Amino acid sequence: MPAIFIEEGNDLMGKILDGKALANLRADKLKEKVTDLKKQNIIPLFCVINIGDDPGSKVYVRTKKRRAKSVGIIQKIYQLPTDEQQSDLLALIDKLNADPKVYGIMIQLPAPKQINVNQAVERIDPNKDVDCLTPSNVGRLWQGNHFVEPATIDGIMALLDHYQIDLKSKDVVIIGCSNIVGKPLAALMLERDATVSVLHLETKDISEYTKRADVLISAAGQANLVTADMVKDGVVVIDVGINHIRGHLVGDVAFDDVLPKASYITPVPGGVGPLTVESLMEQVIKLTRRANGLRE
Ligand SMILES: Nc1nc(=O)c2c([nH]1)NC[C@@H]1CN(c3ccc(C(=O)N[C@@H](CCC(=O)O)C(=O)O)cc3)C=[N+]21
Repeated sequence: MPAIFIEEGNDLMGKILDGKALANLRADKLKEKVTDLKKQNIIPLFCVINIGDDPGSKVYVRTKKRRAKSVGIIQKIYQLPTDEQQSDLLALIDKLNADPKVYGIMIQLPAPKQINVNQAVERIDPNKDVDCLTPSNVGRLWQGNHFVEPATIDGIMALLDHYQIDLKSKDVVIIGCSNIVGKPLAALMLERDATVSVLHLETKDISEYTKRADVLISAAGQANLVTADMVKDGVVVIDVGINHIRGHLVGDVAFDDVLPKASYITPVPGGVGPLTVESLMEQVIKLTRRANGLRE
C-alpha cells in the first residue's frame, strides 16, 4: 500500500482569507471611477469627525489616510477634544451638511460619554451618511433596500463572496451587537438566508452557540475571546476585533489555536481591517456619484 503523505498547511489547516489582497484588487477598480469623476471636475471629498483618542479609531484614521490618498479621494479629519460639547459637534455637522463640496460625513465611534451619539448621527444628512448610521439608512438596510452599506459589513460580505463561501441555510453566529458591526451584519446575513444568532459579552453561555456555528464572526473587542474548544471542525472564522496587546494589534480570536480547526480564517492585521477601509472609499464614491446625478 502506498504511503499517504499529508502536507502541512494543505487540507487540514485553515485557509487564510487575505483581506489585504482583496482590498487592493477592489481599489484598482475604484481608481478608474475616481479618474472618471475627476475628468468631470468632481472631487470626491469626505469628512471624518474623531472625538477624543480611542485607539481603534486611531488605527482607522491612519489606514484611511493612506488608502484615500492612493485611490485619489480627499479625507478631511476633524480632530475634536475629549471634552467636546454636543452643541459644537452639532454645529460642525450642520456646516458639513451645508457644504456642497462634502460628499460624506462620519463620526468615529465610540465617542466620549458626554456625547449623545444618536442625536449627533441623526443630524447627518442621510445623503452624506457614509457609515450607514442615520435612522433612514438603517431602516432601508433592514428592508433590503440599501442606500449605503456600513463599510465593515460590506467588506466582510465581499470577502465571503470572493472565496465563494455560501451562506444559505448556514448557522451564522455573531459576537457583538454594535450599531456599526453586529446589528447591520445580522441584517445582511438574514438577507442571504442564513440563520443568525447575535451574542454579546453578557450572553450566558457563548460557547453553547459558537459550537454550532458554520460561520463565526467576532466583533466584541476582547483578545483571546474565541478559542479552539469553542468551535467545530471546518468553521469559517471572521475576526473583526481590534485590540492592542503589548504594542501589537490582535483580534478577538486566538488565531494559532483556532487555525487548525477552521476551514477559513481572517488574520489581524490583514483581514477585515483593510477591507473596511477600502469599502468606505467605495461608499464615498457611491454617494459622490449619486449627488452629481451619475449612475452607480
Ligand atoms: N463610525 C465608525 N465606523 C467604523 O467603521 C469604525 C469606527 N467608527 N471607529 C473605529 C473602528 C475601527 N475601525 C478600523 C478599520 C480598519 C482598520 C485597519 O485598517 N486595520 C488594519 C491595521 C493595519 C495597521 O496597523 O496599520 C488591519 O487590520 O490590517 C482598523 C480599525 C473602524 N471603525
